[in-house]
Amino acid sequence: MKKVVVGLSGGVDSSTAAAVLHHQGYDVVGLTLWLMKGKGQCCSEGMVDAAKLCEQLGVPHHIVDSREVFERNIINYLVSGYESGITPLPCSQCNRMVKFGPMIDYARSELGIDRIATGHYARIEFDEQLGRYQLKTAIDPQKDQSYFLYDLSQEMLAATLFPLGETPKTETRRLAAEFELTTADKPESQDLCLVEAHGSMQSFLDQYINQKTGDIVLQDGTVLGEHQGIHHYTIGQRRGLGIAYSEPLYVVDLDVPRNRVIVGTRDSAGDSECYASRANWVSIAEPEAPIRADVRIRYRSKPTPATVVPLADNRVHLMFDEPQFGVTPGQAAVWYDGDRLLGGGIIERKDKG
Ligand SMILES: Nc1ncnc2c1ncn2[C@@H]1O[C@H](COP(=O)(O)OP(=O)(O)OP(=O)(O)O)[C@@H](O)[C@H]1O
Repeated sequence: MKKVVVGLSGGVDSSTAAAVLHHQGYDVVGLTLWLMKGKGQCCSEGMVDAAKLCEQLGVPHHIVDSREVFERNIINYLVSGYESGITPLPCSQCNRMVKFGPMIDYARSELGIDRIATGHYARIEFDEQLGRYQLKTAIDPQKDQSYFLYDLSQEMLAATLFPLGETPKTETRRLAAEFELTTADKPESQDLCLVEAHGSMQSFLDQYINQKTGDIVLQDGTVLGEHQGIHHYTIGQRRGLGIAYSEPLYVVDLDVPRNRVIVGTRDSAGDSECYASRANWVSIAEPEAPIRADVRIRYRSKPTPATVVPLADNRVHLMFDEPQFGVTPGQAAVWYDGDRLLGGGIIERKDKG
Protein backbone atom coordinates (compact mmCIF):
# COMPACT_ATOMS: atom_id res chain seq x y z
CA MET A 1 0.00 0.00 0.00
CA LYS A 2 1.19 3.58 -0.71
CA LYS A 3 2.28 5.25 2.50
CA VAL A 4 2.29 8.94 3.32
CA VAL A 5 2.99 11.05 6.37
CA VAL A 6 0.55 13.97 6.51
CA GLY A 7 1.52 17.15 8.36
CA LEU A 8 -1.44 18.00 10.60
CA SER A 9 -1.89 21.43 12.16
CA GLY A 10 -5.37 20.62 13.43
CA GLY A 11 -6.91 22.95 10.82
CA VAL A 12 -9.49 22.11 8.18
CA ASP A 13 -7.05 22.06 5.26
CA SER A 14 -4.61 19.51 6.61
CA SER A 15 -7.48 17.44 8.05
CA THR A 16 -9.14 17.31 4.65
CA ALA A 17 -5.84 16.56 2.90
CA ALA A 18 -5.37 13.58 5.22
CA ALA A 19 -8.96 12.40 4.75
CA VAL A 20 -8.70 12.69 0.94
CA LEU A 21 -5.50 10.61 0.84
CA HIS A 22 -6.97 8.07 3.26
CA HIS A 23 -10.03 7.83 1.02
CA GLN A 24 -7.80 7.33 -2.05
CA GLY A 25 -6.31 4.27 -0.35
CA TYR A 26 -3.12 5.72 1.09
CA ASP A 27 -1.80 4.34 4.34
CA VAL A 28 -1.80 7.65 6.25
CA VAL A 29 0.28 8.51 9.31
CA GLY A 30 -0.50 11.88 10.94
CA LEU A 31 2.40 14.01 12.14
CA THR A 32 2.06 17.20 14.18
CA LEU A 33 5.06 19.35 14.92
CA TRP A 34 4.74 21.06 18.26
CA LEU A 35 6.09 24.49 17.44
CA MET A 36 5.52 26.78 20.38
CA LYS A 37 3.82 27.28 23.67
CA GLY A 38 0.40 28.88 23.76
CA LYS A 39 -3.00 28.31 22.23
CA GLY A 40 -4.03 27.84 18.65
CA GLN A 41 -2.62 26.06 15.61
CA CYS A 42 0.74 24.41 16.08
CA CYS A 43 0.19 24.56 19.83
CA SER A 44 -1.97 22.72 22.30
CA GLU A 45 -5.32 23.13 20.53
CA GLY A 46 -3.91 22.11 17.18
CA MET A 47 -2.36 18.96 18.62
CA VAL A 48 -5.64 17.88 20.21
CA ASP A 49 -7.64 18.50 17.03
CA ALA A 50 -5.06 16.61 14.97
CA ALA A 51 -5.21 13.70 17.43
CA LYS A 52 -9.03 13.64 17.21
CA LEU A 53 -8.83 13.53 13.43
CA CYS A 54 -6.41 10.59 13.48
CA GLU A 55 -8.69 8.78 15.90
CA GLN A 56 -11.59 9.40 13.55
CA LEU A 57 -9.68 8.14 10.51
CA GLY A 58 -8.24 5.24 12.51
CA VAL A 59 -4.64 6.14 11.65
CA PRO A 60 -1.56 6.59 13.85
CA HIS A 61 -0.63 10.07 15.08
CA HIS A 62 2.86 11.21 15.93
CA ILE A 63 3.77 14.42 17.71
CA VAL A 64 7.31 15.71 17.43
CA ASP A 65 8.48 18.34 19.89
CA SER A 66 9.93 20.91 17.49
CA ARG A 67 9.85 23.89 19.84
CA GLU A 68 13.60 24.17 19.97
CA VAL A 69 13.96 23.98 16.14
CA PHE A 70 11.23 26.61 15.80
CA GLU A 71 12.83 28.89 18.36
CA ARG A 72 16.26 28.62 16.75
CA ASN A 73 15.13 29.06 13.16
CA ILE A 74 12.08 31.29 13.42
CA ILE A 75 11.89 33.20 16.69
CA ASN A 76 15.57 34.16 16.67
CA TYR A 77 15.39 34.97 12.96
CA LEU A 78 12.39 37.24 13.50
CA VAL A 79 13.74 39.01 16.55
CA SER A 80 17.18 39.66 15.10
CA GLY A 81 15.61 40.77 11.80
CA TYR A 82 13.28 43.27 13.43
CA GLU A 83 16.14 44.53 15.61
CA SER A 84 18.16 45.22 12.48
CA GLY A 85 15.32 47.19 10.83
CA ILE A 86 13.97 44.60 8.38
CA THR A 87 10.59 42.86 8.31
CA PRO A 88 11.43 39.18 8.06
CA LEU A 89 9.04 36.70 6.44
CA PRO A 90 8.97 33.72 8.78
CA CYS A 91 6.71 31.38 6.76
CA SER A 92 8.98 30.41 3.87
CA GLN A 93 11.86 29.87 6.27
CA CYS A 94 9.57 27.83 8.54
CA ASN A 95 8.44 25.68 5.64
CA ARG A 96 11.97 24.83 4.62
CA MET A 97 13.78 24.57 7.95
CA VAL A 98 11.09 23.56 10.42
CA LYS A 99 8.40 21.75 8.45
CA PHE A 100 9.36 20.10 5.16
CA GLY A 101 13.00 19.24 5.93
CA PRO A 102 12.39 17.78 9.41
CA MET A 103 9.10 16.08 8.38
CA ILE A 104 10.79 14.30 5.48
CA ASP A 105 13.68 13.27 7.74
CA TYR A 106 11.33 12.00 10.43
CA ALA A 107 9.16 10.13 7.91
CA ARG A 108 12.23 8.41 6.43
CA SER A 109 14.26 7.68 9.51
CA GLU A 110 11.55 6.92 12.08
CA LEU A 111 8.77 5.51 9.92
CA GLY A 112 10.52 4.24 6.78
CA ILE A 113 8.13 6.32 4.63
CA ASP A 114 9.49 8.43 1.80
CA ARG A 115 6.51 10.67 1.08
CA ILE A 116 4.88 13.51 3.00
CA ALA A 117 1.78 15.62 2.31
CA THR A 118 0.47 18.93 3.58
CA GLY A 119 -2.71 20.94 3.14
CA HIS A 120 -0.93 23.72 1.26
CA TYR A 121 -2.69 25.18 -1.76
CA ALA A 122 -0.11 24.74 -4.55
CA ARG A 123 0.71 22.12 -7.19
CA ILE A 124 3.79 20.06 -7.96
CA GLU A 125 4.43 18.48 -11.36
CA PHE A 126 7.50 16.81 -12.82
CA ASP A 127 8.76 18.16 -16.15
CA GLU A 128 10.48 15.30 -17.99
CA GLN A 129 12.24 17.61 -20.44
CA LEU A 130 13.68 19.92 -17.80
CA GLY A 131 14.22 17.04 -15.39
CA ARG A 132 12.87 19.26 -12.62
CA TYR A 133 9.88 19.44 -10.35
CA GLN A 134 7.67 22.39 -11.17
CA LEU A 135 6.01 24.32 -8.39
CA LYS A 136 2.75 25.84 -9.59
CA THR A 137 0.09 28.09 -8.16
CA ALA A 138 -3.08 26.53 -6.77
CA ILE A 139 -6.18 26.36 -8.93
CA ASP A 140 -7.93 28.63 -6.39
CA PRO A 141 -6.12 31.99 -6.71
CA GLN A 142 -7.59 33.25 -3.43
CA LYS A 143 -5.94 30.44 -1.52
CA ASP A 144 -2.71 30.05 -3.47
CA GLN A 145 0.21 29.59 -1.03
CA SER A 146 3.01 29.00 -3.53
CA TYR A 147 4.67 32.29 -2.43
CA PHE A 148 5.50 30.73 0.95
CA LEU A 149 6.94 27.62 -0.70
CA TYR A 150 9.53 29.26 -2.97
CA ASP A 151 12.41 28.10 -0.81
CA LEU A 152 11.70 24.36 -1.09
CA SER A 153 14.42 22.30 -2.74
CA GLN A 154 13.92 19.88 -5.63
CA GLU A 155 14.43 16.99 -3.18
CA MET A 156 11.67 18.36 -0.94
CA LEU A 157 9.28 18.78 -3.87
CA ALA A 158 10.07 15.22 -5.04
CA ALA A 159 8.99 13.85 -1.66
CA THR A 160 5.82 15.95 -1.28
CA LEU A 161 2.13 15.75 -2.21
CA PHE A 162 -0.27 18.69 -2.08
CA PRO A 163 -3.67 16.97 -2.29
CA LEU A 164 -5.57 20.29 -2.20
CA GLY A 165 -3.70 22.04 -5.02
CA GLU A 166 -6.53 21.41 -7.48
CA THR A 167 -9.32 22.01 -4.97
CA PRO A 168 -11.14 25.32 -4.51
CA LYS A 169 -11.50 26.23 -0.83
CA THR A 170 -15.29 25.93 -0.94
CA GLU A 171 -14.82 22.35 -2.13
CA THR A 172 -12.43 21.66 0.76
CA ARG A 173 -15.11 22.71 3.23
CA ARG A 174 -17.67 20.57 1.40
CA LEU A 175 -15.35 17.56 1.47
CA ALA A 176 -14.62 18.12 5.16
CA ALA A 177 -18.38 18.11 5.85
CA GLU A 178 -18.88 15.02 3.68
CA PHE A 179 -16.15 13.17 5.59
CA GLU A 180 -17.80 14.48 8.79
CA LEU A 181 -14.50 15.82 10.06
CA THR A 182 -14.65 17.51 13.44
CA THR A 183 -12.60 20.36 11.96
CA ALA A 184 -15.08 21.00 9.10
CA ASP A 185 -16.39 24.25 10.58
CA LYS A 186 -13.18 25.43 12.16
CA PRO A 187 -12.56 29.09 11.27
CA GLU A 188 -9.76 29.97 8.85
CA SER A 189 -6.50 31.03 10.42
CA GLN A 190 -6.33 34.73 9.57
CA ASP A 191 -2.76 35.54 10.32
CA LEU A 192 0.72 34.33 11.03
CA CYS A 193 0.66 31.52 13.60
CA LEU A 194 2.81 33.66 15.91
CA VAL A 195 0.37 36.54 15.68
CA GLU A 196 -2.56 34.23 16.40
CA ALA A 197 -0.77 32.82 19.41
CA HIS A 198 0.36 36.19 20.81
CA GLY A 199 -2.43 38.58 19.77
CA SER A 200 -0.22 40.76 17.57
CA MET A 201 3.28 40.83 16.15
CA GLN A 202 3.93 43.85 18.35
CA SER A 203 3.12 42.05 21.59
CA PHE A 204 5.18 39.06 20.46
CA LEU A 205 8.21 41.23 19.68
CA ASP A 206 7.85 43.29 22.86
CA GLN A 207 8.67 40.14 24.83
CA TYR A 208 12.09 40.07 23.21
CA ILE A 209 12.98 43.60 22.16
CA ASN A 210 13.21 46.55 24.53
CA GLN A 211 11.10 49.49 23.48
CA LYS A 212 13.35 52.43 22.73
CA THR A 213 11.68 55.68 21.75
CA GLY A 214 13.08 57.75 18.90
CA ASP A 215 12.18 60.30 16.25
CA ILE A 216 9.89 59.95 13.27
CA VAL A 217 11.40 62.19 10.60
CA LEU A 218 10.86 63.26 7.02
CA GLN A 219 13.61 62.41 4.54
CA ASP A 220 15.07 65.91 5.01
CA GLY A 221 15.39 65.26 8.74
CA THR A 222 12.38 67.33 9.92
CA VAL A 223 11.13 65.74 13.12
CA LEU A 224 7.40 64.99 12.98
CA GLY A 225 6.83 62.82 16.01
CA GLU A 226 8.07 60.10 18.30
CA HIS A 227 8.01 56.33 17.86
CA GLN A 228 7.88 53.69 20.58
CA GLY A 229 10.43 51.31 19.04
CA ILE A 230 11.67 50.92 15.49
CA HIS A 231 10.64 47.25 15.41
CA HIS A 232 6.97 48.28 15.41
CA TYR A 233 7.32 49.68 11.86
CA THR A 234 7.47 48.19 8.39
CA ILE A 235 8.56 49.86 5.18
CA GLY A 236 5.45 50.80 3.22
CA GLN A 237 3.33 51.13 6.39
CA ARG A 238 0.83 53.99 6.40
CA ARG A 239 -1.51 53.33 9.28
CA GLY A 240 -0.64 53.82 12.91
CA LEU A 241 2.00 56.52 12.46
CA GLY A 242 0.05 58.95 14.63
CA ILE A 243 1.22 62.01 12.69
CA ALA A 244 -0.90 64.81 11.29
CA TYR A 245 0.45 65.97 7.92
CA SER A 246 -0.94 67.59 4.78
CA GLU A 247 -0.51 64.37 2.74
CA PRO A 248 -0.65 60.68 3.69
CA LEU A 249 2.76 59.54 4.90
CA TYR A 250 4.43 56.16 4.55
CA VAL A 251 7.41 54.57 6.22
CA VAL A 252 10.19 54.71 3.62
CA ASP A 253 13.16 53.57 5.70
CA LEU A 254 14.20 52.42 9.16
CA ASP A 255 17.45 53.98 10.31
CA VAL A 256 18.66 51.60 13.03
CA PRO A 257 21.95 53.33 13.97
CA ARG A 258 20.11 56.60 14.64
CA ASN A 259 16.95 54.88 15.88
CA ARG A 260 14.80 56.88 13.46
CA VAL A 261 11.72 55.99 11.45
CA ILE A 262 11.87 57.84 8.12
CA VAL A 263 8.60 58.74 6.47
CA GLY A 264 7.73 60.23 3.09
CA THR A 265 4.85 60.83 0.72
CA ARG A 266 3.64 58.08 -1.58
CA ASP A 267 5.74 59.38 -4.47
CA SER A 268 8.93 58.94 -2.51
CA ALA A 269 7.98 55.44 -1.40
CA GLY A 270 8.23 53.80 -4.85
CA ASP A 271 11.19 51.65 -5.94
CA SER A 272 12.02 50.74 -9.52
CA GLU A 273 14.50 48.04 -8.50
CA CYS A 274 15.71 45.93 -5.63
CA TYR A 275 18.17 43.14 -4.88
CA ALA A 276 17.31 39.77 -3.39
CA SER A 277 19.67 37.33 -1.73
CA ARG A 278 19.54 33.62 -0.88
CA ALA A 279 17.82 33.08 -4.21
CA ASN A 280 16.31 29.64 -4.75
CA TRP A 281 15.59 28.62 -8.32
CA VAL A 282 12.68 26.21 -8.35
CA SER A 283 11.00 25.29 -11.63
CA ILE A 284 14.02 26.24 -13.75
CA ALA A 285 17.75 26.04 -13.16
CA GLU A 286 19.48 29.37 -12.51
CA PRO A 287 19.61 31.03 -15.94
CA GLU A 288 22.83 32.44 -17.36
CA ALA A 289 21.19 35.59 -18.70
CA PRO A 290 18.44 37.92 -17.46
CA ILE A 291 14.88 36.66 -17.80
CA ARG A 292 11.48 38.32 -17.85
CA ALA A 293 9.06 37.32 -15.12
CA ASP A 294 6.15 38.48 -12.99
CA VAL A 295 7.28 39.27 -9.47
CA ARG A 296 5.36 39.26 -6.22
CA ILE A 297 6.95 41.36 -3.52
CA ARG A 298 4.44 40.33 -0.86
CA TYR A 299 2.07 37.42 -0.37
CA ARG A 300 -0.99 39.31 -1.52
CA SER A 301 0.67 41.67 -4.00
CA LYS A 302 -0.30 41.47 -7.65
CA PRO A 303 2.48 39.95 -9.79
CA THR A 304 4.28 42.78 -11.57
CA PRO A 305 6.40 42.48 -14.74
CA ALA A 306 10.13 42.77 -14.22
CA THR A 307 13.53 41.72 -15.48
CA VAL A 308 15.32 39.29 -13.19
CA VAL A 309 19.09 39.43 -13.47
CA PRO A 310 20.97 36.52 -11.87
CA LEU A 311 24.09 37.63 -9.99
CA ALA A 312 26.93 35.82 -8.24
CA ASP A 313 26.47 34.37 -4.73
CA ASN A 314 22.80 33.47 -5.15
CA ARG A 315 21.66 37.04 -5.56
CA VAL A 316 19.37 38.59 -8.15
CA HIS A 317 18.72 42.13 -9.31
CA LEU A 318 15.04 42.82 -9.92
CA MET A 319 14.19 45.68 -12.26
CA PHE A 320 10.49 46.48 -12.23
CA ASP A 321 8.78 47.84 -15.34
CA GLU A 322 6.84 50.23 -13.09
CA PRO A 323 8.03 51.53 -9.70
CA GLN A 324 6.72 49.36 -6.89
CA PHE A 325 5.35 50.55 -3.62
CA GLY A 326 6.24 48.89 -0.31
CA VAL A 327 9.33 46.95 -1.40
CA THR A 328 10.17 45.69 2.07
CA PRO A 329 13.58 44.32 3.06
CA GLY A 330 13.20 40.89 4.68
CA GLN A 331 10.08 39.94 2.74
CA ALA A 332 10.34 37.51 -0.17
CA ALA A 333 10.38 38.51 -3.81
CA VAL A 334 9.03 35.55 -5.79
CA TRP A 335 9.09 35.43 -9.57
CA TYR A 336 6.64 33.54 -11.76
CA ASP A 337 6.05 32.64 -15.38
CA GLY A 338 2.25 32.39 -15.49
CA ASP A 339 1.33 29.67 -13.01
CA ARG A 340 4.93 28.39 -12.65
CA LEU A 341 6.99 29.61 -9.72
CA LEU A 342 10.46 30.12 -11.13
CA GLY A 343 12.29 31.23 -8.01
CA GLY A 344 12.45 33.56 -5.06
CA GLY A 345 14.75 35.31 -2.65
CA ILE A 346 14.85 37.69 0.31
CA ILE A 347 14.66 41.42 -0.47
CA GLU A 348 17.82 43.16 0.70
CA ARG A 349 18.16 46.51 2.39
CA LYS A 350 18.77 49.27 -0.14
CA ASP A 351 22.14 50.21 1.26
CA LYS A 352 23.40 46.70 0.46
CA GLY A 353 22.58 46.99 -3.27
N1 LIG B 1 2.41 22.18 13.38
C1 LIG B 1 2.33 21.53 12.22
N2 LIG B 1 2.67 20.23 12.13
C2 LIG B 1 2.61 19.57 10.96
N3 LIG B 1 2.17 20.12 9.83
C3 LIG B 1 1.80 21.40 9.85
C4 LIG B 1 1.86 22.18 11.04
N4 LIG B 1 1.43 23.43 10.76
C5 LIG B 1 1.12 23.44 9.45
N5 LIG B 1 1.34 22.23 8.88
C6 LIG B 1 1.11 21.84 7.48
O1 LIG B 1 1.31 22.97 6.65
C7 LIG B 1 0.09 23.27 5.94
C8 LIG B 1 -0.08 24.78 5.79
O2 LIG B 1 -0.06 25.35 7.06
P1 LIG B 1 -0.68 26.76 7.37
O3 LIG B 1 -0.17 27.14 8.70
O4 LIG B 1 -0.48 27.64 6.21
O5 LIG B 1 -2.18 26.43 7.63
P2 LIG B 1 -3.53 26.53 6.83
O6 LIG B 1 -3.34 26.85 5.40
O7 LIG B 1 -4.43 27.35 7.66
O8 LIG B 1 -3.94 24.98 6.89
P3 LIG B 1 -4.72 24.22 8.02
O9 LIG B 1 -6.17 24.54 7.78
O10 LIG B 1 -4.39 22.78 7.79
O11 LIG B 1 -4.21 24.73 9.34
C9 LIG B 1 -1.02 22.62 6.76
O12 LIG B 1 -2.12 22.31 5.93
C10 LIG B 1 -0.33 21.39 7.30
O13 LIG B 1 -0.35 20.31 6.38
